[in-house]
Amino acid sequence: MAIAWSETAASMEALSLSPPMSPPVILTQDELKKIAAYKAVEFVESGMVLGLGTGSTAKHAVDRIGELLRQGKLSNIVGIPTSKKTQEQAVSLGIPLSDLDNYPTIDLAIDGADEVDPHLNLVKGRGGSLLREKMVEGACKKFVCIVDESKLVKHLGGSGLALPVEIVPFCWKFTANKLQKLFQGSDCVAKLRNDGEGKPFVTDNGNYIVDLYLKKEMGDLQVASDAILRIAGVVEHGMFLDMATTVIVAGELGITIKDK
Ligand SMILES: O=C[C@H](O)[C@H](O)[C@H](O)COP(=O)(O)O
Repeated sequence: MAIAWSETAASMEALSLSPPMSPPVILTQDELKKIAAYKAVEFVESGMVLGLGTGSTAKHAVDRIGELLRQGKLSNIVGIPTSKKTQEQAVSLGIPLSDLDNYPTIDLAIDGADEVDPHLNLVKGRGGSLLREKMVEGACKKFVCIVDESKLVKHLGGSGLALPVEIVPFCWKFTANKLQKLFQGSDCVAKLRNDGEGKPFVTDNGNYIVDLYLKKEMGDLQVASDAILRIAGVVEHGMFLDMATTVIVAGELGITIKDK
């Protein structure tokens, strides 16, 4: 379902962004992320158990939920964070938190993605949060993915960007080599911390992330997924297949809502 620019303009107004006087204004990527996030939060109802996503797009959704709680427009929300970073953000906003042990079924999760294909399959995890995200979003009745239009791809892994894979630190190079051999010609590079010291990035779960750069399309995604997970040492990968129930895309021409 595409929402005309006029409705997007209304969304922009709600975000105190000046609506276009004539042709659409050029929005920054972050403004588009915010529009998609705010649209997704319209699905949130009082009393819900919410999966709180991670990343710059999901951050806007969590901020919005906190704002609506403060305004009294939402109540009795329980948040299940998908990362320590989101947990800290939610605590600062006063969003009550719990976990999957206490809430094994979640009403709604809102989270971003790195890639979205036409079948609503996703690549996630370029920020290192894929494992907890996949656990939380796999426990949801509804998973609304929020992206700006730059995330849309024809084929997962086809953007030349990485497919993140979470692996155990023990003999990680051995595991990385196994992954590389799985996909002919691919490169497998350890994700490093962004402090410039060249040390491996460590996930919230104490594992490493290797970025798998594919030289060609993966073909059958489920076959590729199963093959990756069969490698001992692999914990999880960033393909979220058949998990998103709705994808909200914010673009220069407006908002598009794609349902499964
Ligand atoms: O590990 C990170 C998560 O999967 C993010 O949801 C994903 O990378 C998208 O992040 P952003 O909204 O910042 O583009």
